[in-house]
Amino acid sequence: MGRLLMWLESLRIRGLRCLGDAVIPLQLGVTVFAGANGAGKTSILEAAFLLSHARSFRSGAKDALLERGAEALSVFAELRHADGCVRRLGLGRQGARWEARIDGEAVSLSELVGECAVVCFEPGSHALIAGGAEERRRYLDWGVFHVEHEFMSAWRRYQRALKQRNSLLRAASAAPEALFLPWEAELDATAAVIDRLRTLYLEALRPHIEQAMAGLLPELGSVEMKYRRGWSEESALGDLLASQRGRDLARGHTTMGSHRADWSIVFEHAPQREHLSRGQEKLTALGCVLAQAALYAERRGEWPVVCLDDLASELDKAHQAAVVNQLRSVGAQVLVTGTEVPEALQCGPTQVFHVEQGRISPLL
Ligand SMILES: Nc1ncnc2c1ncn2[C@@H]1O[C@H](COP(=O)(O)OP(=O)(O)OP(=O)(O)O)[C@@H](O)[C@H]1O
Repeated sequence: MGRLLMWLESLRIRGLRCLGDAVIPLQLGVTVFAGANGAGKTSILEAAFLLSHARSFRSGAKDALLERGAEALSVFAELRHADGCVRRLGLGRQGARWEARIDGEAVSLSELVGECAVVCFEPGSHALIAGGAEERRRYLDWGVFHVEHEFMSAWRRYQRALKQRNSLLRAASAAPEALFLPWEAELDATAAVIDRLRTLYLEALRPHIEQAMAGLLPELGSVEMKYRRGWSEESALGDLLASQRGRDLARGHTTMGSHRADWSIVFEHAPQREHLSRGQEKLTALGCVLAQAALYAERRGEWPVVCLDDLASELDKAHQAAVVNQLRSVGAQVLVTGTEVPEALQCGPTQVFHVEQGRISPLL
């Protein structure tokens, strides 16, 4: 029986930011990428993350990912699953087109994303707690997508119907009611599926969130998760869309539905988000990332790859050690970046690479 985790045996990155052509052989356990600011360390994690999200964790245009002057960008990985099976994953961008491959066969981006799981805690992660709802929906939907197979088709149908209704709302001459009805019925039906799957997911996540927060933020007491589905709990979405159409016409977009859902975490001793320090926000976000990984492992039978970007400047030493030791104990593959090897990692087996101006060389 293999280990209950997936891990990247190698990564090859071409044309991503300052990484012209990098080949990185990886091992199980903890790997640190150390080097000066701007050396390209985060870009390595970004490459791994791209395979499992088809987007970067950094905000900004996708164009910025492409190395200046390069025609194309590509990321290849050999991913070993818990059952021993190795898959060759590829994601490339030529012009504005993204292409995905598994074992040499062209696949859709969602098939690629469904094949591997890479979660990441990075300096922008506190936006999961302090930022807008979009970030939280993305987190939620990535998790739901990986454990509930019905989700993707409902989500796609919902997005299509939303787009259609929004263009009717913005049409130069008023569209007749009959044109709205089929899209509103579709939104009603697919939102019910999305809402049910999101609710189930958050229920399953709850014990993992409680455990993660008890480990990281015991001083804040018990934790509760709140979820708002994006429209009133008392009414069906279809009825609301019909009765509020006038308001939506005035605004030029659909103001309620699954695309307006949100969730939050409330601590017993910090009932409002404003009660959290910046560091506590980061730890809460880290707890969410770890809880999501643990739920993935429970459902799919293998731990995701965990990326910790700039670990030493994000967390104090005690928390760095706690997180890394927990991940070592489950055996997960952990990719860490830092200007130096964090002290918390110096007491266990750690593979180290030095990164300098986009070149990556093994140190230990
Ligand atoms: N599209 C691009 N083409 C070429 N170089 C780029 C592009 N986008 C960013 N860069 C450069 O690539 C490097 C990206 O570095 P990255 O963010 O991975 O560094 P890092 O080692 O994590 O740095 P830090 O320690 O400062 O966070 C920077 O030097 C940046 O100027």
